[in-house]
Amino acid sequence: MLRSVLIAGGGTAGWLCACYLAKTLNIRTPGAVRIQLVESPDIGILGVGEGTFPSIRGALSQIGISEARFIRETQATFKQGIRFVDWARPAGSPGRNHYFHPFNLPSSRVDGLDLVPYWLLGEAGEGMAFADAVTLQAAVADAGRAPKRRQDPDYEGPMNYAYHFDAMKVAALLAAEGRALGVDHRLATICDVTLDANGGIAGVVTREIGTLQADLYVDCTGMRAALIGKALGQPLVPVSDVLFADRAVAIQVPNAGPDTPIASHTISTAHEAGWTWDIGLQERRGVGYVYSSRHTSDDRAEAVLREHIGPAAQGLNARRLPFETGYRRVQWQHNCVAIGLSAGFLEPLEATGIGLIEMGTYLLAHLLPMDACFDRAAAHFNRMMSERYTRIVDFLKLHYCLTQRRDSAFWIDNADTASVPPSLRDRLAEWRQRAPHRLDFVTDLEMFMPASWQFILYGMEFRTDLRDQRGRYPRAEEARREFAMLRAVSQHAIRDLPAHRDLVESLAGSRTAQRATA
Ligand SMILES: Cc1cc2nc3c(=O)[nH]c(=O)nc-3n(C[C@H](O)[C@H](O)[C@H](O)COP(=O)(O)OP(=O)(O)OC[C@H]3O[C@@H](n4cnc5c(N)ncnc54)[C@H](O)[C@@H]3O)c2cc1C
Repeated sequence: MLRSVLIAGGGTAGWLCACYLAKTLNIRTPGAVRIQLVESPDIGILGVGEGTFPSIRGALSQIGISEARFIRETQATFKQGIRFVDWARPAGSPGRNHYFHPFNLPSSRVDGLDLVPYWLLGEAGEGMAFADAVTLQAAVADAGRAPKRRQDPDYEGPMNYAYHFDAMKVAALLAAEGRALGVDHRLATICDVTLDANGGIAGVVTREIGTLQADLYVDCTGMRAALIGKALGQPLVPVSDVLFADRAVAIQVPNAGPDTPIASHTISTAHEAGWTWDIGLQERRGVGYVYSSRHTSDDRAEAVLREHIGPAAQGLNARRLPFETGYRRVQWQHNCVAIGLSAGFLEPLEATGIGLIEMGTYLLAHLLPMDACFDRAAAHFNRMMSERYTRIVDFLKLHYCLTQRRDSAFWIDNADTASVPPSLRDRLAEWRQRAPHRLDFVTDLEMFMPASWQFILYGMEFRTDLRDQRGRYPRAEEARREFAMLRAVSQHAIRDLPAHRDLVESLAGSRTAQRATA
């Protein structure tokens, strides 16, 4: 019988997993599974990770945290997608300099009408960007509007959305919630791990409180991977031949004033050896440069970041963060399962870190064998998680390999087909003649739905040539009407939705609540 779970690590992974398991296993009932979380008082949490994926709403709602509390206690703002700047061509070149990856799917209001081929055939109008043509969300985000109104229920709204937040505050909120749900929180540093006769974990030895034992161990010790890596020897499979970035440098920039508008999307700007994120929170922005140490130096990277931020960066500290890009193919071995950075990390371009934590936690909760015979569940878990990582690698590479930039070795190397996984190369060859389709994907294994692939492909100006197939698409008139309708409806949406800052302040209770209640 499964009687006890020990979670090692108190970062976002540890506490999200603890809260979710506490809730789904209902640990307050007599005879229920006991959950302990042990966290080192000396080793801090990483504390970056400010952008999320819409699935976070489901996780928070399942844990039972109200949306207003979440916004109030974590400095959170709303995220409607990512604006990519200078990815297709270098800054200042003629042509469009940005595109948008929204969370909304392309409109499917007209029965059975797929707008994508009609956009490819030019029916949305000359020069109309893909995301502007097929959803309202790009226009709503560009206009600085929120994705929902004050009166919409928690975690629901007319636009799909996620959040930006202060990662330290999120870990603190989840820790408070976890303790309230009945998780036994221990402060101690694991200095050794003992193994049983089968090669599973027999116990974790701590410096402060002796040995702790459980039926199942969840390794959330971050990049240290103290259990799955160090004790059980599962290797991290590197993907640095595909995704080159291995470092970041970050600066927190205070907002200029209390009325400074807050973007409701992440801004990702390409630079000579990587890209910057720019994330607006309630009182500050988080800005960071993710780069490849094979293509630039740490000092040069910091200089690029400071130049990008401008005078506001003067006198502010920069934090340097090295990381290894890769994942473990075996994330659950015997009675030890890894969740979070201990399982793997892919650069934060599409904010997949916390989404993968949610997925690992969700899978664990639903596969958990109550007879404590873990091998079948472990095999299932490993298959699903490593497939997911593989597909995310392809999706992230898609952002890079379609670039027309040849202004630095970083971009030249990224566009080199030798660095593109064969699985992605094959897909791109097919998509020259037809748009990506739902049937190209096993959606249960994907973090990114077919629409996301379309937003990146066509944002990066990939050409799917349907000109010789025009006869297969006879509904051009209907499609043109729908494109016009979407443009009109987006103007209504901009009028109906509150300004992003107003909604955030109203939910956080920080200032003039009535401004956002319209
Ligand atoms: C530059 C960068 C940007 C990122 N941006 C994003 C983003 O925008 N969106 C996103 O979703 N993700 C992002 N991530 C990933 C995100 O930061 C992580 O997924 C998230 O912070 C989870 O970390 P964690 O809980 O696995 O590990 P950590 O935060 O490192 O926590 C590890 C925990 O383990 C404990 N611990 C370690 N060793 C021991 C030991 N021996 N004994 C006891 N306890 C121990 C520590 O005390 C700590 O509590 C980013 C990562 C990087 C590097």
